[in-house]
Amino acid sequence: MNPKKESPLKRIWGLAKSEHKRLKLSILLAILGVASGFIPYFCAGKIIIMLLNGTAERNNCIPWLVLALAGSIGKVLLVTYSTSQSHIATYAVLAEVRNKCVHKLTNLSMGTLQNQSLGRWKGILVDQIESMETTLAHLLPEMTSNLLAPLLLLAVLFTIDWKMALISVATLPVGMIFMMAAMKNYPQKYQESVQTGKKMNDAIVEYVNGIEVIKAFNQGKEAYAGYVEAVNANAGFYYKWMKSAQFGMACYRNFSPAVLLGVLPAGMGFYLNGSLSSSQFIMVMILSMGIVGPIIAASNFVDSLAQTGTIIESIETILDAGEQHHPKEYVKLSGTDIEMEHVSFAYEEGKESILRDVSLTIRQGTVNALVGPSGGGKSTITKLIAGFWDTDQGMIRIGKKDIRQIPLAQISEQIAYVSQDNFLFDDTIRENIRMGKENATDKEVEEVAKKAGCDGFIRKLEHGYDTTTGGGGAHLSGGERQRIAIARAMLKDAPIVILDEATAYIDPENEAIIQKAISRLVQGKTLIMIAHRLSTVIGAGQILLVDQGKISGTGTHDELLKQSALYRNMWNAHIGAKDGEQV
Ligand SMILES: Nc1ncnc2c1ncn2[C@@H]1O[C@H](COP(=O)(O)OP(=O)(O)OP(=O)(O)O)[C@@H](O)[C@H]1O
Repeated sequence: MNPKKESPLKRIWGLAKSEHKRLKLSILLAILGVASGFIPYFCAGKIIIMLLNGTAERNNCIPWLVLALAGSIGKVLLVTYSTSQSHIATYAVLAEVRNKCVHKLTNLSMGTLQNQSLGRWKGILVDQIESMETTLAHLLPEMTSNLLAPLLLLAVLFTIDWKMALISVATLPVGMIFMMAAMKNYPQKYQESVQTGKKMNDAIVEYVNGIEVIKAFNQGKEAYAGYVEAVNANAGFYYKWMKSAQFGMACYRNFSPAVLLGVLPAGMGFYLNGSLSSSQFIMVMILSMGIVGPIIAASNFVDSLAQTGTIIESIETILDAGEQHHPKEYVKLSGTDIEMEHVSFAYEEGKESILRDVSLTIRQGTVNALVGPSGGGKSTITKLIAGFWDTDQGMIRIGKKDIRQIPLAQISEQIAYVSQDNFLFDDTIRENIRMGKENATDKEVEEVAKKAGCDGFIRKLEHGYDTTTGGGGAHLSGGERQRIAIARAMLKDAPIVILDEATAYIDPENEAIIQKAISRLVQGKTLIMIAHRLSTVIGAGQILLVDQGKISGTGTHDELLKQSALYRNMWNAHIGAKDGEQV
């Protein structure tokens, strides 16, 4: 929400700071354009008066005709130039706002990012920002000019006859009353429309994301029903809203431009009692017809102005969202020991803690394994160490420094994180690996791929290293994606390596290759690995048993077998010695 409660126009103006000069020029040109559009009306009035006076001769009329033509051409040129300037400014501003939002996203905690659906992020960053185009490019110059220029015309009317000037705009307030009735509850209604639109967005994103599961379980109709429901709800909402506003809007559109309703009888009356000359009457009639058009055009923007208010509010929820408070200046770390002291953590404020009073120490250069029942909090521990979230209570230190004092970029440089979800960007394999080290040469990329055991399969692909991976790496097998993720982590060459279930979904043949890749990746590093299959962690220097958000045991495999009943059960279940019982 926007705590400052500034008007939408002021807020748009604030966002467009870098293009103020160009936008001001565009507004000025637009005002001149609309004013220029009044000239033909004025000339027509003059010619009609001459016709009635009997003074209309070729020489008298030609200057007015030329002036009328110049006014019309001037309007076209000025408005065209104004529009081109406003569009140049608008696209620069939209790019800036998008860049600001995307930059901001990288500084938000994972909590803020994950607490919103993918549909909502897409809705704001793509659709809503795009829809600001109308407001910035058209509303600012056109609305301003369409409001200001009629004031000029009104001033001219006042110089002719002040009573007639007032009467010429008398139908406007009547029309406005109808419009206000139609627009009653507009902000609330628009908010509701955003909500139903968002639900529709979410439904389609979820449907597309889950398409594999939907097909596998033959859930097409059921899953599709959710989307259809959201689409119908959206259409139904608009239908009801438009139906309730239609009468008021129709009255407004018909009443407001009917200036002659007042001007004709009043003008006739004043003419008959001698207080208005025939030439004044003619001029007032003609000029008054020019006033209302621009005002109606300006009022058509009220709708998009209100919409923009809501859009800006959404954008501000991103730009004003709380960032993780880490300094920007790099600090000196002594080694890469990791210490957690009495750490408690909940993913959402006020919700039950996932970690409760966790303390642990991981020494530099050692191999450490986190094991324990599913949902116990192993991944949560590694995510806190990687700085994806900030702790609620307690402290985490890396290299003897509280991680809240370490810049996020520096934490990221210290840690290579290979997660369960080895996300690959829709780019070439080469670039996906190069993400580990921005300035790595092609040779370095290929060498690291060899070490990670992926050079062989990459070269067999049609375009080798230049093969694109498809959104999310969909064109590669799970094992291939994993090896590329390991190559990426190897290239990063960070002193701490976190492997979150890195060998989880791999077949035995691939597992041997991946284990080899991993052992190269972790050579000389501080390693924290999460594994369900205890056989992969037997050799670890320290095994931490995580259960229900606590560390329930620490030691080597042999020590834990002696100390911990839970670990013994897990081990027995693993080797299948205890009736195949799962823990
Ligand atoms: N982003 C999140 N928001 C809310 N709750 C979460 C989030 N991520 C995990 N959790 C919850 O935190 C708890 C611990 O999850 P975590 O992934 O740390 O466990 P784990 O021991 O790694 O489990 P597994 O072995 O199954 O991967 C679970 O109850 C999980 O549902």
